Amino acid sequence: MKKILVTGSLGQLGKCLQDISNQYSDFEYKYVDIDELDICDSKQILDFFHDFKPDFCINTAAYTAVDKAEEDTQKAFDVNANGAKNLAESCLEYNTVLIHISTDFVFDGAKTTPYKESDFPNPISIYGASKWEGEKHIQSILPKHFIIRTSWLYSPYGSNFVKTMLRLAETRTELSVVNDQIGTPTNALDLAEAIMHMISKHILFEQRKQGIDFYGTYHFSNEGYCSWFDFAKKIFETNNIKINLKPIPTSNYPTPAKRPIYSVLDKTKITNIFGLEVKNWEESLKTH
Ligand SMILES: NC(=O)C1=CN([C@@H]2O[C@H](COP(=O)(O)OP(=O)(O)OC[C@H]3O[C@@H](n4cnc5c(N)ncnc54)[C@H](OP(=O)(O)O)[C@@H]3O)[C@@H](O)[C@H]2O)C=CC1
Ligand SMILES: Cc1cn([C@H]2C[C@H](O)[C@@H](COP(=O)(O)OP(=O)(O)O[C@H]3O[C@@H](C)C(=O)[C@@H](O)[C@H]3O)O2)c(=O)[nH]c1=O
Repeated sequence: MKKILVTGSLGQLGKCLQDISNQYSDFEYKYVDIDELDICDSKQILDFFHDFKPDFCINTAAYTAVDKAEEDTQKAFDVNANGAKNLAESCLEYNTVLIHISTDFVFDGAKTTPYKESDFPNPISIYGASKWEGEKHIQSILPKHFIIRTSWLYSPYGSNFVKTMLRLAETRTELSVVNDQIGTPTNALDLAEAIMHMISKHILFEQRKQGIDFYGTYHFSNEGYCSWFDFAKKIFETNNIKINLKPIPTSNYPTPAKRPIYSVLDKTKITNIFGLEVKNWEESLKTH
């Protein structure tokens, strides 16, 4: 039975992977968060790999506080860059395939058409820069990797924009949300399913000795695009919440971190190679 290690397992994506694991019961899973496996601790990772010897490691562990990262730079780089490096080194030693999650925030947002995997990152925030650094470490250390960039993740777990909007609506009658940053919301459950689909396909590819051609970087989000304002509007509609929602420009909502003005991801590569069907973001929000 193939073994899967999931790091950062108490986060949004880690929890969603646990939620669907019964649909993929022909794997042995180990879910660990920082208290059991700190990805910043290379010795701890090596010991862990020595004992468990995973076939696949899904790294969902990350420092995801985008604004806080601007002053907590060291910590963001420790987790997002060095943590990824440590995992890649252990994966190399134990012949483990690393599935690492990255972000649309590696891009600067200067494009006006969906970002392809071949577009060169140019992060404009510490969080984005630390994630890009992590990607580069993995690319240089470990041939057997999948880096999956995703965007605007939400789920019933952890902290995310959907939960923030619902929480704010409990105490406010009016909210202002930026309408000039364009991207795509992604249901973390859809991403979890895409990852498990990729792992299953990978095993098939390997059996046919086609595995090595498919490693590399992929983009995955839900289909379509919207602004954060459109997203908020849909969240309130879906939950039957009446609130006075105002569209505002980014200049009226100053934040410590800069965010890309446009970060829609092109999913052609992942859909062609892995035969994935991607749900529209509005459709997926309804089933949230
Ligand atoms: N959230 C989003 O909107 C997006 C996320 N991504 C990427 O997707 C991935 C999953 O994100 P998401 O599930 O939202 O992340 P979360 O922040 O929900 O979860 C990350 C988990 O990693 C844990 N963690 C932090 N530091 C370490 C460490 N040193 N060792 C082990 N575990 C650690 C966190 O613990 P604690 O909470 O205690 O810090 C948390 O449980 C990340 O790589 C993220 O960068 C990409 C695009 C969008
Ligand atoms: C709460 C709030 C936010 N905003 C704006 C601020 C920001 O530009 C945008 C999104 O806000 P948030 O801070 O909730 O989301 P943010 O943390 O920027 O989300 C990002 O997280 C990281 C981890 C990623 O990888 C990205 O893909 C993306 O999901 O909405 C408003 O305009 N009004 C509001 O009331």
